[in-house]
Formats: sequence, structure tokens, C-alpha cells
Amino acid sequence: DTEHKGASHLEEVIDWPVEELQLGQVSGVALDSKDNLIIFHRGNHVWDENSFDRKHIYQPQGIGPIQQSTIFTVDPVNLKILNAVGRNIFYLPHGISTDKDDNFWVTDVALHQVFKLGSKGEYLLILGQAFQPGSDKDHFCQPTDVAVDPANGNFYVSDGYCNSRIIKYSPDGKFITQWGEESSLSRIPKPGQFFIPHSLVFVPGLRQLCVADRENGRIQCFVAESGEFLREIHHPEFGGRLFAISYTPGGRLYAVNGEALVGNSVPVQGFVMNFSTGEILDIFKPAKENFLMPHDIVAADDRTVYIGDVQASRLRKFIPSESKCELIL
Ligand SMILES: O=C(N[C@@H](O)C(=O)O)c1ccccc1
Repeated sequence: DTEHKGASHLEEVIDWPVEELQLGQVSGVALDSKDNLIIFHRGNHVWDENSFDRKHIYQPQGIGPIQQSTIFTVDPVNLKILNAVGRNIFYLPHGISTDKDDNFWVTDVALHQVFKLGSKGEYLLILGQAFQPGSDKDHFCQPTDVAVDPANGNFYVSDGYCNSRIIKYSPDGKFITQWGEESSLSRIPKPGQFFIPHSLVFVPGLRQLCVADRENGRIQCFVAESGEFLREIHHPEFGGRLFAISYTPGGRLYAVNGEALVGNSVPVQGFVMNFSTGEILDIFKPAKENFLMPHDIVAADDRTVYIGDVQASRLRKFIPSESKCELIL
């Protein structure tokens, strides 16, 4: 009964020629102002246990930056490449977002830097010091994502694997404020504490910033203006790790979780939630295989969903089942 809108179920589009893109580890996905799909991938570089020393210094600097284009803009239906940029810049791509002018905002966890690139890949802003981790105003430590406020151009950085903070900047990259602190491993994590702030969404209507608090397996939402904690969204179905989130103006919040590192395993899957109530509307997974490490998610207004799996070096597309055959009941 398609009348009950919330009841629709997302199913994977299986005849989607994604192999032809020859993607490496897919770390980030985004949409541009025309709902073209943006893919951020690592080409022939991989993040594995030898990539960093215990001071978070990227080890294989000598191999140089990825020579392939790391940022593809593709037609979401036939995967035709419309734009390919980001060659000879990045070592370990991580998060990608776009703004209303179709600029690319990306993070690189090896460089510990945040970049604003124009649609031709030209440098418009670079924050952080190449290969130098840190936690002051001029350094990040494996920054994970960026979100831009469309109303005023302020932007937010989730920093990162080896920091536990959100930093707010003016449009030209001036530090405005920051919030967040490390979770105490022993006790229940408090509001405003993070254990890998991993993915960001800006919710324009409500002027909120929400964070996928990855290893705490939860979403935290804050007042964008001040960083004041507003609420947490958590479901047992998330298991212990929540990797990425995406918001659509229809008021839906999308998420992907990760496999449990300890304890009994949980299904790795996608979630569709009602943003204001937090309730789960749908749970979805690939048609045949399992997700390995769904690392980023982006949803379009028409409820098409794209997921980048960084371990499977795969990109997957999902559409609401009723859109497969319009049932007029
Ligand atoms: O989580 C990891 N990576 C992903 O987030 C990613 O961005 O690739 C990771 C953890 C341990 C060792 C190596 C990689």
C-alpha cells in the first residue's frame, strides 16, 4: 500500500555499471546542485594498519599523491563521467561535501588538511599543515568531514580520528568556535563527547549540525550557532558503530552503521529515519552481498540513496521499491 508514505522500502539497483569507473577505496559520496553523484576515492592508495605511526604521522609519504582523478562527478543513471578532478593532490581521501556553488569540500586524513576546491579542482582554501597532526587552531588530526551552512557560507569540520571536536569557520576560513571532547572510555559517553566524529550533516531549516559519533554508535545534534547540545539519536539496531549520515529537506535522516568490533555481530545496514522524531522508517541492505564497511552515504530529495563502501571499494545505489513499478492502488 504505497499510500502510507513511510512504508516504502529501499532496494538496491543491481544493473548499475559501477565497475567501469575502476574506483579504489570509496571514502566519500555527495551530490551537486543538479543531483549528479560526486565520488571521492583513493585510486591505488589504501588505508591499512601500516599507514600511520602511533603519532598519527602518515608513513608512505614517499609514494607521492594519488595520480588518478580522485573526485568524479557522474550521471547517476548511466554513470557517465561528467567531470574528473583531484589528481596529484591527495594521499588518503576521506570526506567530501558540496556547497550551493558546487565547490568541493574535502578532507585528507594523511595530510591532516581540509580543502575547498572549485569545480575544476582549483584550490580555493586549504586549512591545516601538510602531514602535521595537531589539535590547535592551525592543525587537525585525521579530519573526517565538512558541512557548509548554505545561508551564510560558514562551514564545520569534524576533527577527527585523533581529535574529538567540531570546529566552526567563517566562509573565508577564519576560526569562529569549536566544541567537543574525548569520550571517557570507561563511562557512558556524555553529550558533546565524541569517539571519532566521522560524518556531518547541516540541517538548514532547523539550523542544526548533526554528527555521526562513530565509535559511540550514535548521532548527536547541536545548535549550529553555538555548538549547544540539542539531542542524541540512538537505536539498538545501530550496534556499537554509526559511520555516516545524510539529510534530505523532506525531513528524512539516513545513516549506515558498521560491524561490531567486540561482542556479538550486528547486521551492517542502512537506516531511514524521521529526523524530527528520530524513529526508524526503513532498514535496507544490498540485494545479494553484504556491506563490508559502508563508509559514507548521501540521499537525494527523490529518495535515491548512494553508499560508498571503503573496504569493498564499491559504490551502491538504492531506490524506493514502489518506484520500480508505479502501483496505482
Ligand atoms: O577505520 C579505518 N579506516 C576507515 O575509516 C577508512 O576511512 O578507510 C581503519 C581502521 C584501522 C586501520 C586502518 C583503517
